[in-house]
Amino acid sequence: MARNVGRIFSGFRCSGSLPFGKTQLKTRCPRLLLRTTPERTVVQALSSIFSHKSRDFSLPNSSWGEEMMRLYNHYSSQSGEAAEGQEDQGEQWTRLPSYNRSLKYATGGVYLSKIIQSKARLFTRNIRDTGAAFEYVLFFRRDKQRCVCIFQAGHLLEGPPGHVHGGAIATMIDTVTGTHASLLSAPVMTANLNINYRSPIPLGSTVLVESTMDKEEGKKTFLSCRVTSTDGSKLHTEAAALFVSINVSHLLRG
Ligand SMILES: CCCCCCCC(=O)SCCNC(=O)CCNC(=O)[C@H](O)C(C)(C)COP(=O)(O)OP(=O)(O)OC[C@H]1O[C@@H](n2cnc3c(N)ncnc32)[C@H](O)[C@@H]1OP(=O)(O)O
Repeated sequence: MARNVGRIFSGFRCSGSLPFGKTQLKTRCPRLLLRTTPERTVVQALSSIFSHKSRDFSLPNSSWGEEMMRLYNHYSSQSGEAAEGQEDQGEQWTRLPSYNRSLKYATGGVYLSKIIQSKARLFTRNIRDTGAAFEYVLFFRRDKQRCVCIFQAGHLLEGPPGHVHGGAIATMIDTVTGTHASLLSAPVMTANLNINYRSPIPLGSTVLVESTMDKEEGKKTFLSCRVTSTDGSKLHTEAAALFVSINVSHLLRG
């Protein structure tokens, strides 16, 4: 039992789809190439762990429309790798890679059936048909404590006719704020998500989902989030989120 729990912890801490922290990666995954910032550590850890088997869903594909590509190029042109050993000042955007599954033991390990364990996939990355559902890429900027997500909503996300389902919008807000909180505070879970829907999002359109850290209080990280048109002129949705830091053992209580 103790050995199994240890393996689960190790896998969880090295996984890509749930939050984790720099210190934990350093101690548990010494083979990873660690750099000077949490987001870079996350990027490298994810790439290192998944690069041989998994597709990075945050890279462009043929379904990405003109606006999605324009914005991707815009933020990519402002991101860059610091030279080896050079201190990253955090003044650039960092693209966050995105994979559709955790490591074997990151899904709940021995407490899940083998079938569920092998079939588990990240909710937002489980549609084979590219462009049909959630197409998105996140960029993080440490000096401004901001996360920006470019989101193109596919036809399978319909709620009201011709427009995006409110649950799909909530999912993206949870994903962006959750990723942001995890970069700041190691393993976290959503405790509260308060959403105001201001104007509908047309299916197929590209929008920006932007998250800002408001404050940290002990185990709690408060963030706010806005979903807008890409030129910022139209507010679609705004939200306030609370994430609470957890011990990984929290997920093993059943
Ligand atoms: C890669 C993509 C990333 C996507 C990220 C997606 C993240 C998710 O969706 S997570 C899934 C949805 N969330 C869940 O299932 C969480 C279920 N809830 C829980 O597990 C627990 O209630 C949890 C972890 C939130 C808090 O439990 P616990 O660690 O025991 O916290 P606890 O000690 O009770 O409270 C800590 C503080 O948070 C506050 N708090 C806890 N829950 C809430 C809440 N819902 N509202 C307001 N405050 C809260 C407490 O009042 C306390 O505050 P203070 O320190 O000032 O007294």
